[in-house]
This record gives sequence, C-alpha cells and structure tokens, in this order.
Amino acid sequence: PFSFSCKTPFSAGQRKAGVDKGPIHLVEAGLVDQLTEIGWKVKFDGHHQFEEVSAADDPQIGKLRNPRLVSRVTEAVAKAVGEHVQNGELPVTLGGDHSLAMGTISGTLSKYPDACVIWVDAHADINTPETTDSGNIHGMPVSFLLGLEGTKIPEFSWIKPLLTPDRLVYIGLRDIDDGEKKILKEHNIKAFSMHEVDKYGIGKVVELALDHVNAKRDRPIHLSFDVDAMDPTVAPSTGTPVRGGLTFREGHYICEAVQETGLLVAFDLVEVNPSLADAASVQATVAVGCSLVRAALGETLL
Ligand SMILES: N[C@](CCCC[B-](O)(O)O)(CCN1CCCCC1)C(=O)O
Ligand SMILES: [Mn+2]
Ligand SMILES: [Mn+2]
Repeated sequence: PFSFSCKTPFSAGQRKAGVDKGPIHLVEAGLVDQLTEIGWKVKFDGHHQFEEVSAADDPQIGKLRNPRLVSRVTEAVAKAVGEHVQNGELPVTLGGDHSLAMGTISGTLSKYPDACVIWVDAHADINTPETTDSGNIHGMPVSFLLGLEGTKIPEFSWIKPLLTPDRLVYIGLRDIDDGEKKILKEHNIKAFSMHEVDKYGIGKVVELALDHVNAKRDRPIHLSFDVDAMDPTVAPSTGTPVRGGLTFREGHYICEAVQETGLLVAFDLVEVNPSLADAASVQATVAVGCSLVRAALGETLL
C-alpha cells in the first residue's frame, strides 16, 4: 500500500506563531519510519515551502486575515493531494492550521466526488466571512467547501464546492459560535458533540456517524482530525484548546474504526502547535499526533 506524507507547515489561517512548525516535529518524532514499520511505503515529499505573500500585499478582505496567502497555499495543497489520490496513494497531510483542509478535501473530491468527510474537532470550522468573529480562516474551511453564502469571493474562486451537507459529519464538538450553530441547524448537518460521546459512548457514535454519511459503507472517507478535539490534558500544545475533550482512547478509537472500514482515502492531522507549551507538553502532543496517524493507517492493539 502506498501512503504519502505531505508536511504542510502552514499558519496563516490563524494568528498564533508556531503551528507551521507542527509537521517538522511529527516527522522528527519518527513518523515516516513508524508508518513504514506498519507496512506502508511512505513517499515523503518534504516540507512544502510556499512562496510567502508579504502581509503588505495581502490586506484583509472584510474580516478575512491573510486571504491571498491562505488561498494560494490551500490551492497548492489541493493540487498536491489531488495528484497523490490520482496515483492511488493515501495522502496524510500534517498541519499546520485547519484552513489546509480546504485544500486537502478539495484534492480528495477531485478523484472521489462522492467521498464523505468525518471532521473530528472541538470546533465546527464552519464560519463564513460574514459570521466569523476572529477573521481567522482556520475557523471557516467547511463553509468554503460547502460553498455557503458569502464564500464565493474572487480570491477563492479555485474552490469547487463539491461537498454537500449530507456527506459531512462531526465528532467531538464543544465550542461552536452562535453563527455556526445556526448554519448547522439550517443545513441539517449531523454533529456528535461531546454530549453525544458521553451519552452513547465513542463506539456507538462512530457507528451512527458512519451510518449517517456512509450507510452502505461504500463511500470513500476523508478523515480530517484536529488535534484540539482531544482533551487538552492529552494534547495541550494546540492553538485553541477547549476542556472536556476526547480521551486518548476515544481519539484512537475513531481512527481505528475508520481504518477498519477499509474506506479511508485521505487523512489530515492538524493544529499541533509546538510553540505554545513547555517541552514536555509539546512532546506529549507530538507523540499523540503520531499515534493517531498510525491508528488511522492501520496500527492495531492486537
Ligand atoms: N470559531 C473560532 C475558532 C476556530 C478554531 C479553528 B480550529 O478548529 O481549526 O482550531 C473561535 C471564534 N471565537 C474566538 C473568541 C471567543 C468566541 C469564539 C473562530 O475563530 O472562528
Ligand atoms: Mn479545526
Ligand atoms: Mn479545533
């Protein structure tokens, strides 16, 4: 089997320095060798360097911050991921902030237009340029992928909104803005918050999530995993931590269960920010990140 690892050091979708350094920490922790050890032929195409767009040339568009840089990088990611899925490889994209998912999911949909998306996150990342309060585009990728009102701006004209609400499901939500709550309701988007995780247990939640977006288990799956879905005691070094998150095992169960379907075609692991905490916390977060990737790619306990 082929996997391909695209390290995408990117941080312009938010404001905290350091999240672009996440990928290198994961690779330096030995992730490429770890994936090789579980049977993958890993093509590591290096740390994507992106030509910088100077802030002077990238004034805000409305509230959007770094719009041209984010658009340019995510378009490049869409191309790279698209090529790898066309080659029958499984792209593993390590972020960097979650705006990257505009690129990775666009790439996946270019080959698998009927793919479903499982979005594991404390946040819904579905603000539009109008509803956002921060202007940080890492809080908006899903609205652009769905082509929601207000997302059709010229700078992002490359995005073909191929994702539809019925093929998206969330697990782990616990910090949703009012505008996002409205959008989720309006579009009937299925979300299993931490309340449902408590109520049903993670096993049932994953089963219900798959039943919703992949009833016949015949759709390719793109798993987009924001490390802040995990409880901050498990993955502390991330830009927008929210208490009351997934345990180490719940996070791994999601990855193991998705892997078990045999339908996984692309995986993102984002928002590891190694500059936000002490060395031990960074090390712990990086180790959990690597472990989640291994679980999504087939590492089993037995
Ligand atoms: N919804 C937020 C957070 C987005 C997190 C992105 B992710 O999931 O990739 O980490 C938060 C907006 N706002 C921040 C101040 C307090 C009220 C909520 C936003 O900036 O849009
Ligand atoms: Mn996110
Ligand atoms: Mn998040």
